[in-house]
Amino acid sequence: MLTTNFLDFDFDNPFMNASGVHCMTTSELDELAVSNAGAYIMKSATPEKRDGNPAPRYFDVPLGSINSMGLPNLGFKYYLEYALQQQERTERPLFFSVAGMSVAENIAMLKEIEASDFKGVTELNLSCPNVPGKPQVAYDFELTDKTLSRIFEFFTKPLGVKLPPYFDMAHFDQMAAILNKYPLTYVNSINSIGNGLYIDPTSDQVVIKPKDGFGGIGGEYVKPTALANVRAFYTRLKPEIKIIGTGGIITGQDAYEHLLCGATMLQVGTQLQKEGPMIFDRLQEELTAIMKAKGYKTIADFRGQLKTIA
Ligand SMILES: O=C1NC(=O)NC(C(=O)O)N1
Repeated sequence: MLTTNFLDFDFDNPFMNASGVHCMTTSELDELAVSNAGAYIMKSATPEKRDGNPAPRYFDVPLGSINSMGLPNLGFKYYLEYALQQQERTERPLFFSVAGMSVAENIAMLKEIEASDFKGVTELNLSCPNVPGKPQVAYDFELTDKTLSRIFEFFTKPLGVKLPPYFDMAHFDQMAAILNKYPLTYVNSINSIGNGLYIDPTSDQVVIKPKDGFGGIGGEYVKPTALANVRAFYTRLKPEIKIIGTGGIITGQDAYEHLLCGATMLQVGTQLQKEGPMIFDRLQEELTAIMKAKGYKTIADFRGQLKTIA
């Protein structure tokens, strides 16, 4: 019912974690490996281990979450080792995520992945909004273009890009024109909406320490923006570039809407953080019920079939 073909591989279901959530350590990753997620992805790696920003740096709020983690991670080698051993142990597809602080760092990590026995998919995170002083790469169209052209001079394994939300039709057009130049496997929209601000109603105080409380927003707040970005890229990108939909997936209905916009795989961040890996069971039950009620047997029956008003 929910099997999804992506990269010539049949995933049991389209659900996976969003990078950054429940995927920093091997024990968290092992929990995802035995959950009912269709696939799973590791925390974005930088060449060396990073402590990230000072805590408090993540906060759940009624309508979502705010975070300014600052790319804390255990370093590229840690994740490469885990990925190499996992692909011998389990069929469950494991995605690598890299987030270099520069083009050179991204090139270096991707060269190591290319040279390694890693057989899975790599996600290039061009959209972390939380490293002080580092603008989100994918808001710089020239830098994004240059980065991708340098990567595809040598990288032959499956590569996707994690994008920030865009809010302007001209930006959708410009970004799609750049992305269509490259043999990308997928585009993942969206990362958190950068640099939001949440105020604790009882203390007149922000709730996270870094950047005076400014952080990436996730959860229910971001679904309309996430759906728009999924739809905008689905309608602009060449069909061989698939879309992973991320942002505001809390129920099966939210998942259904991302699929209706054209998503192939679905990533869950904030709600996974709140609910834990059992969420994948609930989302599959809810999505299956919706499909049954509408008479759909497979996701392909309705993927991308969003109706507009004539
Ligand atoms: O790409 C990212 N998006 C986020 O919202 N937070 C993390 C982080 O801060 O590490 N990275």
